Amino acid sequence: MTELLDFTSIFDLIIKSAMPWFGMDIGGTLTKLVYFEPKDITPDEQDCEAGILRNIRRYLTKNSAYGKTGHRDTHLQMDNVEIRKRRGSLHFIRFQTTDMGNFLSLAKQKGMAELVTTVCATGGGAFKFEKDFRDQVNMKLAKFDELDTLIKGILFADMHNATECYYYENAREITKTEKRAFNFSQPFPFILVNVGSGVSILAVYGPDNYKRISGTSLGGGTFLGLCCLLTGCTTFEEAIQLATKGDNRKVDKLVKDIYGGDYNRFGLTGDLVASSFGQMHINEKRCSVSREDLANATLVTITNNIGSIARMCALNEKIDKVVFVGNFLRVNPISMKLLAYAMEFWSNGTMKGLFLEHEGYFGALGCLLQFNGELAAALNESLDHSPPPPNTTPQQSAAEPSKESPATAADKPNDSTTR
Ligand SMILES: Nc1ncnc2c1ncn2[C@@H]1O[C@H](COP(=O)(O)OP(=O)(O)O)[C@@H](O)[C@H]1O
Ligand SMILES: CC(C)(COP(=O)(O)O)[C@@H](O)C(=O)NCCC(=O)O
Repeated sequence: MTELLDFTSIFDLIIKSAMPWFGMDIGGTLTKLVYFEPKDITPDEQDCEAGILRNIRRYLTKNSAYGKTGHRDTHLQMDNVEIRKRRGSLHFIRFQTTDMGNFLSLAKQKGMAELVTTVCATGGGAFKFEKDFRDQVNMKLAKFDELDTLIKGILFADMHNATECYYYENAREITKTEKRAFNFSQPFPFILVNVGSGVSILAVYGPDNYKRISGTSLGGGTFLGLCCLLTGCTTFEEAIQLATKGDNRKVDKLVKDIYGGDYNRFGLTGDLVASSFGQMHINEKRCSVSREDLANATLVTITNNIGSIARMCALNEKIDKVVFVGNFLRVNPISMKLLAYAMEFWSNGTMKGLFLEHEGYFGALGCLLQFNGELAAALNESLDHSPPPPNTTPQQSAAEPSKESPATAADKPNDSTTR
C-alpha cells in the first residue's frame, strides 16, 4: 500500500511537470499530433520554463503551417480544457506521414530531443518508425493501440464539446439535408466506422468494451489513389474539389440504364447505382466523361461500399447508431451526406449515421490522454521485460492489453475526466 502511495505521488509529480504533452497518431497517410498548451502557467512556472519548451510552445501555437505538408486545424482548437488538473488549449496538427523524416529533423532542430525523452504514439507508424525516433532524435515511443485510443479520444471530445456530434436532418433529401447537433451523452452501444487509409469497423459497448467486427481495404487511401490515377490530381483537396463538380451518373450504370426505369419488385429505384463505373467499358461514354465525373464516381463508389458494409455490421449487431470518423470525411460533405442517406434509406429510418467534428484526431487525442510522462516509458520497459505475475496465464498478464491489439504500452486510463 505504501509502495502504491509513493508511486502515485511520484506519478503526480511527473504528470504535473513533464511538459510538453503530445499525443501522436502515425497513420498510413497522415500523422496527427495533438498538443496541450497549458494556459494556467503561474509566474513561477514561467520563470522556470525552459527556453526550448517556450520556443516549442510558441512555434506550435503561433503558426498554422509547418514545412511542406504540416497544418494546424485552427477551427478545431479546444480551449479551456482540463486535463490532469491543468487547464489549457488543445491544438490539432497534421502532416503527411511520408514527411516523417522532415518532422524528425525539425524536432531535432527545435531542441525537442533535449527536452522530450518519451512521446506517446499510436497508429501503425508508432511501430514502423520507433527505431527512427530512437536513432535520430533519441526519443522513445510509448505505444498505445490505435483502436483503444480512438474510443478514448471520441468519448473525451464528446464530453468536452457540446456540438461535437452531429447528424443530417432529412437525410433522404440529399440536396436539402442540413447538419444538426446530436446529443451523444448516452453513446452506447454504437458502431464506429474509422475511414482512414483503410477502414476499421468496431462495435462499441462501453468505454473499455468493444470489438473490431469488420474492415475493408477500400478506404480513404483507395479514393485518393484511384482519383490521382484517373484524373491526374495530386492532393486530397483537389480530388474533393473535382468530385464536387462532377456527376457519377455519366460513369456508373444505373438501375434505369439496365431496366429502363425502376426495378419495382425489390424496391430498386431507377436512379440507384446498379454498377459502379459500369459505363466505362463503352468507348463513346469513356470519351465523354470529365475528370470531375471520374472523381465524383470514385468518391461515390468508395463511400457507398463503406456505407453498405457499415449497415450490415449494424444490422448484425442490432445497433442503431453508426458513427463515422477518419480524415476521409475531412472537407467531404458529399460522403457524409451519402452515408447519412444510406443509413436512413436502407434501414427504413431505423438507423442513424452520426459524425464528429474532430474527424481524424481521436486516436492522437486519446493517446495524449494516456500520457504518463517518463513513467509511461519506465512502465513500458518494465512491462516489456517482466514475466507475467504468477497467478495469471500468459494471455492475461499485465503486460498485455485485454483486447486483440498490438499495444505494448500500459493501457491504464489515468485521466479522471474520461468516461
Ligand atoms: N491533406 C490530406 N492528405 C492526404 N489525405 C487526406 C488529406 N485530408 C484527408 N485525407 C483523406 O484521409 C485519409 C487518411 O485518413 P486518416 O484518418 O488520417 O487515416 P490514416 O491514419 O490511415 O492516415 C486519406 O486516405 C485521404 O482519403
Ligand atoms: C490496418 C488499419 C487498421 C490501419 O489503420 P489506418 O491507418 O488505415 O487508419 C486499417 O487500414 C484497416 O483496418 N484496414 C482494413 C483491413 C481489412 O479489414 O481488410
